[in-house]
Amino acid sequence: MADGRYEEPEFTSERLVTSSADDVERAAEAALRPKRLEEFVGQSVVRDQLSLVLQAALARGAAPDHVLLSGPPGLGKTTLAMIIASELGTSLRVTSGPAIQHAGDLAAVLSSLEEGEVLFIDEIHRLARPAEELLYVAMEDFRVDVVVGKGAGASAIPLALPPFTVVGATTRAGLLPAPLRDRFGFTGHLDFYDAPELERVILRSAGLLGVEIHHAAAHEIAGRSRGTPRIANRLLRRVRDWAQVRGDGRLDLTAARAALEVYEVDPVGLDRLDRSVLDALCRRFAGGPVGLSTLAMTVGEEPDTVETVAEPFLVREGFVARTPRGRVATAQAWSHLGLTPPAGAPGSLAGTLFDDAGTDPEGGSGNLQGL
Ligand SMILES: Nc1ncnc2c1ncn2[C@@H]1O[C@H](COP(=O)(O)OP(=O)(O)OP(=O)(O)O)[C@@H](O)[C@H]1O
Repeated sequence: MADGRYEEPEFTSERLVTSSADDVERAAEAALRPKRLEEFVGQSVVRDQLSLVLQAALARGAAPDHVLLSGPPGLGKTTLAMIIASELGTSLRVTSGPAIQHAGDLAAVLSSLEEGEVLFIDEIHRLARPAEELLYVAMEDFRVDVVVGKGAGASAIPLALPPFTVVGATTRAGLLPAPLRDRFGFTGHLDFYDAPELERVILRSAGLLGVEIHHAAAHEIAGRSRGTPRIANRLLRRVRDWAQVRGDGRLDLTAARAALEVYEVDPVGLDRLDRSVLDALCRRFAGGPVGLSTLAMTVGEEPDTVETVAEPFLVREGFVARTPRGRVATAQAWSHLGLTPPAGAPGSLAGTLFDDAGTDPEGGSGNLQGL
């Protein structure tokens, strides 16, 4: 840009509203991470409970119990792990389930820990079984058994570890084996954020990015962020780009709306893929039910993409219901697209009623996967 204000956008994710992040995005996020518990927005129950755990440990002068953090991506698990270490005045060592291929890799990490350090294991549900077993012992007895030699002559030499704290993060707490889950003295579950909380995240981040933002713009971005701070921060950066390049640098409501229109994120946070799934369901299949593979073929995507990328949010927000006979559009989907469902369609008043579990009370039972 002639005035030199425009920086190359750092956007690399394929979808603006995905809740996961790649390495480039994580680097951009680093500057926005809260460093202390009091800066961490929302999640008041977990924050309060964690604050007690940490204060008690500090008062005792001992390492706190191991902490398990569960919840969907982008809600702040890594951020909380970093905060735990900084509140304890110690350092954080970071690894992840997929990065530990062999038990020996974990033994090497554990045996290099210093007293009181925090070991963050992201995606802990993806640890290989032998590493998991080694971790039980290390968490419970602060010991690793180092195996020396091979075959019949192999022997295990116990190595004492200094006290430390494991912070495990998982998007799938249900996949953790009970013996591992039981070794965490505190488990915090992170939930999606409400719009006022996301607004606070956005106002805070704008301050850190050194940009002025109107409350109305923060409110608009919050409403499109799918309950996820990571998405809120990403949308904020895109609105900032728009304001710099096409606007007058101000992040007001006009800039927020115009930017998010360019990026095809609609007022409730649906993007092009989400809307094309709804559109196909309503216009092509009269609201369904329709099988996953037919639906995916219609929108030109793989069934797996529709099932794992678009569907979770559409189901969570009540646009789509999964039934034993396939996917159906709800009344909310029709109204979001500005359409009227034909009489008898699932989303119409006279259409099939669904119980709370989203199952058709008159339909058969069955495995919903792959429908
Ligand atoms: N409560 C919060 N207050 C302010 N910012 C937050 C909060 N939670 C998350 N963020 C911001 O959102 C981004 C993503 O958070 P984080 O990396 O901690 O998520 P995560 O749950 O660990 O995701 P993943 O499972 O993908 O690693 C970070 O930039 C972080 O600063």
